[in-house]
Amino acid sequence: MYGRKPKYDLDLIPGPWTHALPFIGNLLQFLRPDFHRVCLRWADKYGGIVRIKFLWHDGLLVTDPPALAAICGRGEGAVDKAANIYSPINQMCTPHAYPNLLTSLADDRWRAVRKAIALSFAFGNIRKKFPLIRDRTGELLEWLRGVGPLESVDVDQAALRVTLDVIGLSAFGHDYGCTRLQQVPYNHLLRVLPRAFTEVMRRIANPFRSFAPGLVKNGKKGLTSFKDFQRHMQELLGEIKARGPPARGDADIGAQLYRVLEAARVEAEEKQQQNGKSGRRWWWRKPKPAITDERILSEIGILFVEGFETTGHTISWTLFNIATTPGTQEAVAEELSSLGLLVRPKSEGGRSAARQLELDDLKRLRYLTACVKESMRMYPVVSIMGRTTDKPTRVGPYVVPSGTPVATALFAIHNTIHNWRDPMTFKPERWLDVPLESYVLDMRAKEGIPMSDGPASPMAGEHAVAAKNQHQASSAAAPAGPLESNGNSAAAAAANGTGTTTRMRTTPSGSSGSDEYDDVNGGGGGGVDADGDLLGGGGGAGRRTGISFMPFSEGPRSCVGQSLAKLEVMTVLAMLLANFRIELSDEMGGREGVRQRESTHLTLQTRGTRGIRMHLHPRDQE
Ligand code: HEM
Repeated sequence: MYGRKPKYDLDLIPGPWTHALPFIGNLLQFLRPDFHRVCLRWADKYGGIVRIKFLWHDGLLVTDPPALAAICGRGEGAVDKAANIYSPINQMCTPHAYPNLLTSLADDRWRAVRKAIALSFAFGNIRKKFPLIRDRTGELLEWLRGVGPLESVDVDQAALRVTLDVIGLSAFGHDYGCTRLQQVPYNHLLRVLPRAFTEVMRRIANPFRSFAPGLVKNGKKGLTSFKDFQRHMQELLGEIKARGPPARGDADIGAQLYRVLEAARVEAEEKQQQNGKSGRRWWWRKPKPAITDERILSEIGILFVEGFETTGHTISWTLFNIATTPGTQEAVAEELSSLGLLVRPKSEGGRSAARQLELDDLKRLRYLTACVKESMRMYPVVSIMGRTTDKPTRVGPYVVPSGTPVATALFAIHNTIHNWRDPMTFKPERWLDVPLESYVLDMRAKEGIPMSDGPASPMAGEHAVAAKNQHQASSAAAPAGPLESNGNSAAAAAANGTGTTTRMRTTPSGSSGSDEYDDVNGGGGGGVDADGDLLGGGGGAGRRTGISFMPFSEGPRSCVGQSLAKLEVMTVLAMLLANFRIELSDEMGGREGVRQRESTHLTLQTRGTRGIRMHLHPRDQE
């Protein structure tokens, strides 16, 4: 055992590590474009906590609801971000790879920026963006009408045009004019972003790529895409600074980032003055502000990375599901019609027979919301998230060493047979009695899935006992970590039947009053006053007992921009489906054809340049 890193309970965890290849481990499976489906197969086969090998490193893949609640929460089992895995995103955003909201550990800088940005995404501020979203969607619809039903349109690209315009204008007051462009120039951000994302993915798969881009295939091209992206972000930073101090009521992202930058500058100046007064040596050396221009550049970058593709692909996956599930489009149309929003055939008044969509309509679109949630369950665009333990940590019944990467695989969490009944079928009905604002849930009881406190592994019982024996045998060799020192061994907890999490059933606030499942009402908004009534967000979540659905993640690191995302997704879908009947183009090869081209490419999308092509039939011409 001399020199061997203590493995705690790692050897007891089932998973593909048992047949991993020497040196590369399970790497080949990681490199597949449909890696999200590989994770799902592992979750179905091995259960809620799976051990994998990435090169020679051990890692976990977690889909077990109670374990996820602990990992994403604030308590003892919480696990922070895997900063090194996310580092190619930093390289994309700034020349010196400064971290940002998404990629940084939860340190003081992250807290300062998160707090400032959360205010921008408070629903009170975001609701002001509704007219902008409606206008840009209106422009897109005009463009689509011009294309006509005979030609197929990539609805994914179409949606991305709206989302880029919306983040540019709503956050930074910059108009990228995407919904008006006929031809998109090569260096337009709409084309630069996907190129830069490709390079990020290549660097995540091959970390050596960043050290010598000139020596690897397409390395220089990738580097150029990063530089192009940074140029765009520099331009925005220049504009924010040129505008100077923002007006009092301005809580938009640009304004908030300006305030963060200023606060850090003032703090540094004060520190310098104090140094001078206290006669400290080197007092004339200016202390560096904790947050600099480059950090802000990285923050601007991440808001585009997160705000652009995620929302666009969510729109197109929902359209795909609606178009390919018999009866769904008709049900959406009926709902829109009941609110007077559906465009009629010319003989019945055409477009003028439908009224304009208003913000308040969105909370009345229950069936469409159910379609969005079911789509986000089947196709969570952020399909996997990475964290790393910074101390020996209990994950389910197992204690794993410090430095263990823990992947919370959203696609697998949302589709595994251990968490869902009939997961491969698109069923909006699952969501009809779920409160509109709930985007974090433990749906197992509602789905009729047995609720266990341990991992949903077929071998869980066996492992709990084995874990206890092994743990007792190995604890002498292992250094005393915080978990051992207080005798709080996970293996012991599992063995004495207490499991991993104390289940505390809660009745969903604002729900139909059912106590059948735990409503762990939406993360987002960073604890600020997001309007739970309409599109969700809301903060202040209590202690979670289990999570089987969380497309925006959960806890302190949940999506800060979810209020904007929900508003955009619902507005674009409602307007598009009110104006067009959609039909998946034959060239896509049906559901199976699209499924074959699924790709986890930073976000879950389709491989190649075809996207998701559809024929859009204007309802007034039917
Ligand atoms: C449907 C659209 C969206 C989905 C599904 C989504 C999902 C997520 C998820 C799952 C995370 C956690 C990622 C991780 O831990 O690796 C996240 C984080 C984040 N999202 Fe979103 N997102 C969406 C839209 C947006 C928008 C519109 C913005 C802003 C413009 C945004 C900004 C962010 C940021 C800044 C973070 C990092 C938060 C932190 O760690 O403090 N997202 N998002």
